[in-house]
Amino acid sequence: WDWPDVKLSVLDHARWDQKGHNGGAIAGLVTPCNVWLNGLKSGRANAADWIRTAYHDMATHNSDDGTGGLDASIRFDEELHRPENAGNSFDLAIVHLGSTVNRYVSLADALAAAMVVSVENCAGPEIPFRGGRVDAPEPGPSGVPQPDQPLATHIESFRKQGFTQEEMIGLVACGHSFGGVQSKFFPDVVPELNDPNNTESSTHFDSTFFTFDNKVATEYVAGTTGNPLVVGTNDTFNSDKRIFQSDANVTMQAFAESPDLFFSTCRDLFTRMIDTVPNSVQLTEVLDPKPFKPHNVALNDISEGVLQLNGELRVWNAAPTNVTILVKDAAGHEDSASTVHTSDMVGTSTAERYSSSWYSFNLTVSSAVSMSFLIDGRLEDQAGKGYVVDDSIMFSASSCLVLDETGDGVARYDIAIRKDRTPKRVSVEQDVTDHTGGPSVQTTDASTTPLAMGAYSIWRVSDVPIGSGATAVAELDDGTTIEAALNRATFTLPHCTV
Ligand code: HEM
Repeated sequence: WDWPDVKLSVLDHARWDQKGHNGGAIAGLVTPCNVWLNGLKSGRANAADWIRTAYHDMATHNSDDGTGGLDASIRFDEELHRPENAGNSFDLAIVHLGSTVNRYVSLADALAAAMVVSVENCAGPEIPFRGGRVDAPEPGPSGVPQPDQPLATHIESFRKQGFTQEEMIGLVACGHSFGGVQSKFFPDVVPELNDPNNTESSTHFDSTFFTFDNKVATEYVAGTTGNPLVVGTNDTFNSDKRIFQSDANVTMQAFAESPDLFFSTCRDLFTRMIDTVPNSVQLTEVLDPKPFKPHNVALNDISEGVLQLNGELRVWNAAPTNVTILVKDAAGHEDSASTVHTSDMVGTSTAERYSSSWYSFNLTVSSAVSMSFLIDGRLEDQAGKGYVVDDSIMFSASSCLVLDETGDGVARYDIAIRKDRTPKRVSVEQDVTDHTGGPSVQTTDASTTPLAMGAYSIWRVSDVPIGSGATAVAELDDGTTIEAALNRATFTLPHCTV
């Protein structure tokens, strides 16, 4: 894909910008791997919660008619409170992932990204990530397997989800490499532990319950397993035992003998699991990290005829010494400026297997059509296409906050639209989450008469709620829509003086 595809750019950010400069919210919540809420001694882990949540949400897929799958239908109370979704992993996951969700990253995409990051940050394989999942408008059907069901029911559940019996064994073993069963939600299966280092009384599936490895198989095969769904005293609940031995232990034996096989099988099954979506949903290509990617690029109209272009360039897995930005204007002239990189402008991803270096730029131009970069003397221009910028719509530097003495107030955005465009509606859109935790967009319209200013008209949008970032959008007379490149956060605005 080519920048500035906004959706893929934001999805790439959610997937790859994990820690350090511009890091998102996901990786920090699974680092270290035994962190749960704010503590390390609960016996639980956000990572395990998130993996379980992705599975339970996906488990309502029906491969016979192509409906359901990883579609965040678990956010609806009716589905969330079914006995098959016992426990509180799911509501916690939805709360934790709220800040990752926006119009480009559905809650279902966030659940998938959280699963990917949890697995790889806790010693597991790197799972290819696609975006584009669509959040369901209503709860899905029931169908998540429960531990007291017979083997035949489980085989049928997994078939419906799109997995063979052998794949069922694999997926359960891969998932149950993490976490355990809690007494609070499954008192018939496991006891209260009264252990200050395991305050949630979780009886774990293997001895390395916060690390991805094949111990779930080696301990099972060696007969030393403490997995409560294998060696539980009430055999009715021993679903892992029935599943693992359903092919005479052939799959578990192979996993125990080969950590590599376990690793690659789990990578493939986890990939298929998160890519299980309704037939109507088209996932994006696999999002590999872009070697060079502009980020948070903004044009601001600062005064008549003067535009300010600022943003950052992410360089993946390299740290060049000199990065220069070149900006082409409407007349074909090129301006250049050096970028700033300091030692704190670095990040890491995928359990530190990758690094990122960031270079910030800020220059004034009279118009801007595209950017390119000189990286230690080598031209990077997206294979000749340039990094295209749209200077027909942007925020004006006169955007500001109207606050009262108590600090409460609203934002006032001024949107500059180049005069050769004729908008029929100008508005500010903000990403919010609705009562179910799903993404939603809140729109505030501009006044209908713009103020003229040089080459641009200024459309004023008053009374915008202070909160999440805002995007400026204009619907044009010809039916097309233009959008300012950046989500401009309300809190970065200056106070209004007039
Ligand atoms: C027949 C299929 C399955 C059954 C009956 C089953 C059952 C259970 C039960 C009873 C728990 C305890 C939950 C709690 O105490 O909160 C659990 C936890 C868990 N399950 Fe499964 N499971 C199945 C398949 C899977 C699959 C396919 C995955 C993922 C690929 C998965 C991932 C997890 C994880 C990560 C936990 C730990 C949660 C935590 O520690 O908070 N399970 N499972």
